[in-house]
Amino acid sequence: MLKVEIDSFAYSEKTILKNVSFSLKPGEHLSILGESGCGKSTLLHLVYGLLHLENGSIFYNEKKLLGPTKALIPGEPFMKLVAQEFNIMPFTTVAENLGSHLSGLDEEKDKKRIEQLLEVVEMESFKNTLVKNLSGGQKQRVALAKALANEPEILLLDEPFSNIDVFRKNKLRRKIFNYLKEKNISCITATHDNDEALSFSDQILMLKNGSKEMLGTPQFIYENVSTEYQAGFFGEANLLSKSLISSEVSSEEIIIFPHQLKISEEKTKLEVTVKKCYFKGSHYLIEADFKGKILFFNNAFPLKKDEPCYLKISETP
Ligand SMILES: Nc1ncnc2c1ncn2[C@@H]1O[C@H](COP(=O)(O)OP(=O)(O)OP(=O)(O)O)[C@@H](O)[C@H]1O
Repeated sequence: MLKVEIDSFAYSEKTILKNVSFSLKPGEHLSILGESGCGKSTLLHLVYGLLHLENGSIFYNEKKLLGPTKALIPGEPFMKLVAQEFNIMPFTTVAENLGSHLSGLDEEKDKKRIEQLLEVVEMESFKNTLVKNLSGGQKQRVALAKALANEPEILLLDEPFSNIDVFRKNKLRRKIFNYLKEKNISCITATHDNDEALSFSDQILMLKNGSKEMLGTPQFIYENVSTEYQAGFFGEANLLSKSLISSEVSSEEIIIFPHQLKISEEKTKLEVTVKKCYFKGSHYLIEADFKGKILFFNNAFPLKKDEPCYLKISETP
């Protein structure tokens, strides 16, 4: 079990991370979700042991990880980090890159392992291609395969699919995260991608300005968003007074997602005017004006600009 407790961390004067703690069981997947610059990569680098943590501690199976000041080679041997600037050798082939991380003692065994790794990242046909001739997304897949070569106990992935097209990304994510579960490899991913965090992780750690904003299962996080920052990770969201959508008299404001609102045949307190319609494939996202404030809701078909309509809650928020 990995146990991370960061009281504070700074590169120089400015504190980058403050009061961030979590633990991770074998085979568990934690996604770190946060806006750009909030400290996601820094957190991964601290866990991996590239940065020294003065205020806090990181334990793995009761052993305290000492960080770069005490280790001869930075980075823990049972962990692998796939950083944003991936470390692959440009003038060797894909297969040679993967082979460089295997034992070299049993040629047949290594060959089989290389085939298996290439299959996991769907790079079989690039086996003999020089890495320098690959696209950004292909290099990212080689870096992933290389990190898996020695079956680490913990894999740290910094924006692992950022260069990979949507078509391949979905399949590849399913394949890699299923592979990690099968092998009981724990995984921490830094991501901006809410879909990835919701679909694949066991826990989500949401950061805001380097501090823990929320921590819990994807279901817990989604059902408990209460601020615009938190909701912002899950698409358009509306911050509405509770009294507008219920009979309750309350000054409390709550987050309502577009799919939680629908058109009402009867008059309601939410009288809006349609401004724009965005086609989303399965539905339309309607942008509307409510007393000078922008509000979003989903509808099965487009609506005319300036059309007035009433909205109600389509499910309990
Ligand atoms: N080596 C460094 N020295 C000083 N400051 C740094 C260093 N690396 C990062 N920072 C600063 O620390 C803060 C957090 O950076 P970090 O890269 O951890 O954010 P991030 O959440 O991973 O961002 P992104 O999503 O854009 O990759 C930023 O303000 C950044 O400028």
